Amino acid sequence: MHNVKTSIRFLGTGDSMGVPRVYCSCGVCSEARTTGHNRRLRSSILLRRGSEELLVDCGPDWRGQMEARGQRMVGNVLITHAHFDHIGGLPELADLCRWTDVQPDLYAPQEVLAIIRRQFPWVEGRLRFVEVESGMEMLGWSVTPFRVNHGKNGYSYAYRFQQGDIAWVYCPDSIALGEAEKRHMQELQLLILGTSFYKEEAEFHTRSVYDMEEACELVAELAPEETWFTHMSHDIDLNNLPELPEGIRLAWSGLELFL
Ligand SMILES: O=c1ccn([C@@H]2O[C@H](COP(=O)(O)O)[C@@H](O)[C@H]2O)c(=O)[nH]1
Repeated sequence: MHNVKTSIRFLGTGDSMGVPRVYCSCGVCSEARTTGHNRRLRSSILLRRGSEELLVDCGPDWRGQMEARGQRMVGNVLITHAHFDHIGGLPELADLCRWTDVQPDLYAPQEVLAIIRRQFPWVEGRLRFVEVESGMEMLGWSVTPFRVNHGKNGYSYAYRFQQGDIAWVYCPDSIALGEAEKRHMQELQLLILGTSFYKEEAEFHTRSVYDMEEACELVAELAPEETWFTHMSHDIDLNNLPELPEGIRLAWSGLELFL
């Protein structure tokens, strides 16, 4: 298994409302309803290595994401935080487990599992809840959770995946990270970072996610080899890409990276 690559597939790259936003008729939302380049389901990635699989986040678009891939089951599941756009698909996954009699592991830090228990008490039992406080081995990677600032929405978690001297981080929902958080994001081959708007004008205390300008500053500081932005709102038009520094690109559903 030593040289087996891990596939990282984006199942969704949208912000909490997805694109199109139901209430909105802006150019990007209208395009998303037609040709669909900008159609973005709620953010989630699917990792695969050999026969093992790990879904990272299971939002309300999970069912459609599985159908779009013709996929009938997922392996285990890892959750970044217990906000609806990241866990809204868990009840449907639990129903699937009931009917197929499979019981995947659901990994998350204890405080995240506690909220999931409160929101969806019937899910435990169908999925095996496993606390990941200090880290664990998954798909041949050492996975370390670290708590990240989520602004007005509290805290989320990001995950650092390490295999020898190869490392990457998935951090879909964060803002204004401090030094302690950034220490987990050093010497990366790959950074997947959530950014909702290009330039968010709302007052800082009302915000919860990096905008692209701020995210570019963070990336310049961390200097990963490669960066992909995800968790993008209807402010971002994939048909009219913003100018971004070399090495930073915008992800789309179906994009597959290999590490
Ligand atoms: O306690 C909470 C607060 C918010 N939510 C949901 O989370 C997202 C917020 O999205 P951002 O990524 O911060 O933009 C939104 O869907 C809220 O409804 C929650 O579930 N629990």
